[in-house]
Amino acid sequence: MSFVNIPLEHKQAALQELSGIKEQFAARHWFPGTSGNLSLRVGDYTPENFHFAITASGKDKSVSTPSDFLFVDQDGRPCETTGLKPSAETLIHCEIYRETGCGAVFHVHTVFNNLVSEYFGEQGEVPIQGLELIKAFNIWEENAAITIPVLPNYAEIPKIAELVSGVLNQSIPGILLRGHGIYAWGQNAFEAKRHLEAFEFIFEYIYRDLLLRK
Ligand SMILES: CSC[C@@H](O)[C@@H](O)C(=O)COP(=O)(O)O
Ligand SMILES: [Zn+2]
Repeated sequence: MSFVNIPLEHKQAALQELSGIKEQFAARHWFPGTSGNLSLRVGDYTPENFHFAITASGKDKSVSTPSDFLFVDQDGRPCETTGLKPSAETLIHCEIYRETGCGAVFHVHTVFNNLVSEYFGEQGEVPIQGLELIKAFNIWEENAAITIPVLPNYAEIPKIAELVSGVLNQSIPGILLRGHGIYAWGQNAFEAKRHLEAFEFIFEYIYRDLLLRK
């Protein structure tokens, strides 16, 4: 275990922000059956040596308790004395932080992201064109066409984590896991939340659009 002294005020600020977001997402029923995980980078550390707060594994994310989060290092190892286990999917967060230098990573399972990831699973990407909401990703070009990558949902998380760098597109702040959920990220919690909300809007739109065309 690699212990570090993250300044208390940084830890408290991170926990307060993450708890607030967890509550908001829970109110939208975005954590069914203990699914989902959230993380937020803490402090002003180098890209090679960073730490982040992450949800503890297997918790009911619709309630708030003192043991909801713990702090881990860039390899996902707890960096403080704790009986808590980091999210089973911590390695995916590590990989996204490493690849993008982002400040927050949010993962949720929803019916719409599961349906869309399955529908486009073989194709390996979800195509989108002409939707206003991609401006939430800072894409301003008129009628822009983008794709959201879809990775297979292997049982071994390291196997998924090692595929992240191969599909990650620096201008699209999200990756779907097939039949599982979405990972969305941003420079900070505000941006990651904006991205996640835009993705979820887009997935619901795609689902309803496919139904309408049948
Ligand atoms: C209980 S189903 C969801 C889990 O298998 C997993 O995908 C998930 O998102 C939550 O895992 P966790 O270890 O609590 O972060
Ligand atoms: Zn998950």
